[in-house]
Amino acid sequence: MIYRVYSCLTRNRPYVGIPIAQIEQKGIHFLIQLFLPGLSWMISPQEVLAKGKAISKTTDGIYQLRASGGYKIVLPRRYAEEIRNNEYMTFGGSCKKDFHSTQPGFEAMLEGLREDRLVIDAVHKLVQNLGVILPSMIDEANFSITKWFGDKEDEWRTFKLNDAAVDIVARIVTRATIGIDFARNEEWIRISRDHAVSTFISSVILHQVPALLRPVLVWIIPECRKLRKQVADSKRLLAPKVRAIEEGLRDGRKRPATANVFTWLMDVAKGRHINFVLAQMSISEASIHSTSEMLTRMIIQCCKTPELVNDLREEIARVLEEEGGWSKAAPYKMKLLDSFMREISRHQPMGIAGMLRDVRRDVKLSNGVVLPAGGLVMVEDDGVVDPDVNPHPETFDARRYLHLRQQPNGEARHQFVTTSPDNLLFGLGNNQCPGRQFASNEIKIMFSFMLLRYDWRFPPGFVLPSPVYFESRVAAPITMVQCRRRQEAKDLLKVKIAA
Ligand code: HEM
Repeated sequence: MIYRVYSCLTRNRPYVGIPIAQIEQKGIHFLIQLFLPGLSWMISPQEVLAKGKAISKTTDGIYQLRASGGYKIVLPRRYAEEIRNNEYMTFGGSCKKDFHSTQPGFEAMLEGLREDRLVIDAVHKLVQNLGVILPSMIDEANFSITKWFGDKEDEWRTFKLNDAAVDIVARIVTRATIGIDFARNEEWIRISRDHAVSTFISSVILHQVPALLRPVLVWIIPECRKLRKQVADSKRLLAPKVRAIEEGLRDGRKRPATANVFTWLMDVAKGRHINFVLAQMSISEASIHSTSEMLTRMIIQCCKTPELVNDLREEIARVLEEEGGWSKAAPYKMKLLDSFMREISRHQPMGIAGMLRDVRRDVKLSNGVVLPAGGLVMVEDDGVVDPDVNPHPETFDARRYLHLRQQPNGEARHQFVTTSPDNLLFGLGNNQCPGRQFASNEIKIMFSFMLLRYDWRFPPGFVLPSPVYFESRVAAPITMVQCRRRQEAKDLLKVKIAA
């Protein structure tokens, strides 16, 4: 009864005719679940999925579960291809619902989800400019990695890995998209790091309160207030830059020749309205934590399996030597590193399900099941553990994709940035991640610096905590590592950047 009332108030009702995967929680979790009905999906998603598979025999493997933002229909992976380009199913629509994007404070999220896809076009432009921005990305990696990990040899230093990774990524993204002044502006970097986290926390909190009260409570809840302050502070910080651009546009002055987010937005806008601040914030929001999470896992893996480190170092050093430094082709030629990255995304997937989609009008699947208009859908990301797709899926094999790339037709199919129903790290189809090539290059640059310049290990006696599940899976934020500056035979990272 209480639950029915709650469902009505929060407007979170299950879909008719689709079985619901529910887990009985006990003890303290039982009590928490009364206030947080999506708890099981947050903390034990694999159990929920196993339950879903078990109860969906009569619905061709389709079921629903209660996520923090409401009920979601889960499709088996075989439907990924069928829905990938369906024009009535959008990623943006699902984010709008998940993240309350119409409430004050969520403007950056809303900007990235605009129907006219301006920000996505700007991200494509960023990727086309990868060769141009490479030198500044490398310079920023050098600066921020030295800042965090130091330059003194023979001394082990201890860090919370996630803090360092998020900060380094935020600086490189800012350097690539705005410039050195903002990459070194501590206030801007702090906001860039924090905004995505505040957005996530605020949306989870708001989902737990009745829909009618949200427009009022959004002004009171401390995390939501933080969110609005971050937007206001970003506007204040970027105002002089934006004013100069807008005045220039009004006076018909020649557009600045610099490659940055402002010029990319102007290049792709073609009459669409540009909000420079929100567009930049939404790019930071999409890119920082996903990329830093990959970097974090890669360093953890190096601490877990140090025998891999020399081979990775050798490949990076060889490629940089052959290329005479960081050329545009260098990241592509680091194929063992690429395989290592893809294997990490397979062995420790971030999402348990991917391809989140909002259904705009009824969609009938090939099996006759109708996905109802207004519904939220996602696809199981279990190809990564399917032994028919990945033999011995429990084994971490850094060379798995290196070998597969060498098979006939394997080159394009097994790269880190390749999208496929068998690994939904970057989604699939119309809404697959447009920034993945940028992320891949950025990760390779950061990791090369970190591996060639430093040795890595867990602090003596440290026990690696299990990953944390919170709708997706992240390395435990309390993970500590130690690093020590190495003596390189030759500082390949400092050699002249080849064009
Ligand atoms: C390792 C890092 C990253 C991961 C794991 C990641 C993952 C994803 C995923 C899963 C999606 C949804 C795809 C779908 O449902 O089909 C997505 C969308 C998106 N990503 Fe990424 N991403 C990463 C880095 C980036 C970067 C660096 C940028 C920008 C520079 C970016 C910009 C976007 C945008 C704008 C979308 C929305 C696409 C749309 O609505 O059509 N991402 N990303």
